[in-house]
Amino acid sequence: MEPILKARGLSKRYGKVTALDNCDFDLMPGEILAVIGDNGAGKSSLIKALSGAITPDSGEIFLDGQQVSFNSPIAARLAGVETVYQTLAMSPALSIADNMFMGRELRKPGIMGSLFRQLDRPAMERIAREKLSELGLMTIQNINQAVETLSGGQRQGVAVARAAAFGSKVIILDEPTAALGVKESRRVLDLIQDVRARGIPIILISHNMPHVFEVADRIHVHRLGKRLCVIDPKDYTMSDAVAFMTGAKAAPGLALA
Ligand SMILES: Nc1ncnc2c1ncn2[C@@H]1O[C@H](COP(=O)(O)OP(=O)(O)OP(=O)(O)O)[C@@H](O)[C@H]1O
Repeated sequence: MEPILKARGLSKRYGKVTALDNCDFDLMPGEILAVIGDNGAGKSSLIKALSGAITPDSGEIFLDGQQVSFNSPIAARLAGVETVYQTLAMSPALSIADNMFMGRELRKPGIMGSLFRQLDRPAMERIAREKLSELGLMTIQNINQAVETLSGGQRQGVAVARAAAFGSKVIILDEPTAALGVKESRRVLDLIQDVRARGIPIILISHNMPHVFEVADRIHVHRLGKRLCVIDPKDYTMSDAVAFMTGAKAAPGLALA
């Protein structure tokens, strides 16, 4: 099986700091791949490079076997690589439906073809309701509710549902449970697994080892800007993973640096 998203030799420097150092990356179809690493290891730089938020100094990225070079997050999104950042990029005063369709609004046919085309609210509301319902998020009753009235977990749910709703090939989740309580984290972890069950592979950046070990199929351990190793969570303990990422223990197949 070929990776759906692959990178070879990604490097990125900020002045004297090397954020990515000849880093390789592989995401297989239908998997949840967690990326773990100590603070400053380069995890954010990796996902920013994969999602067009930064341009790597060197290296190559392939989506579905085709080499790509995203010059913006919008370009990556249009190609099917969606990123849900911790900040969620939503407009709190707008409704759930409006937020789900932000930048992809549906319009009714207008006067003289495309002139004065009004938003097709009923269609947007219906589709938003369907998408949330498909992912088991119908505890959110009112699609016209402002996002600011939702809990943190519900907001995260809407952001993930939005990412999953529009033919994404890959979803990148940046610390999706960091700001959530136990119950809300539970719902978001279930949602992540529902998204995988729908065939969409996920890259999960998280410092939360129990969450990573619960949902990840494989774990990419990142250290000093590089992919150190990729492990199967069934074969290692959380303490092993932390020891690899901090350098306290040699990673499989590698001598201690
Ligand atoms: N815009 C920037 N300008 C200068 N240095 C940067 C910039 N972005 C990242 N860095 C540096 O690059 C290195 C890798 O940072 P990055 O944010 O990718 O790591 P991280 O693994 O995501 O860390 P954390 O877990 O703390 O978020 C760090 O030393 C960081 O200070």
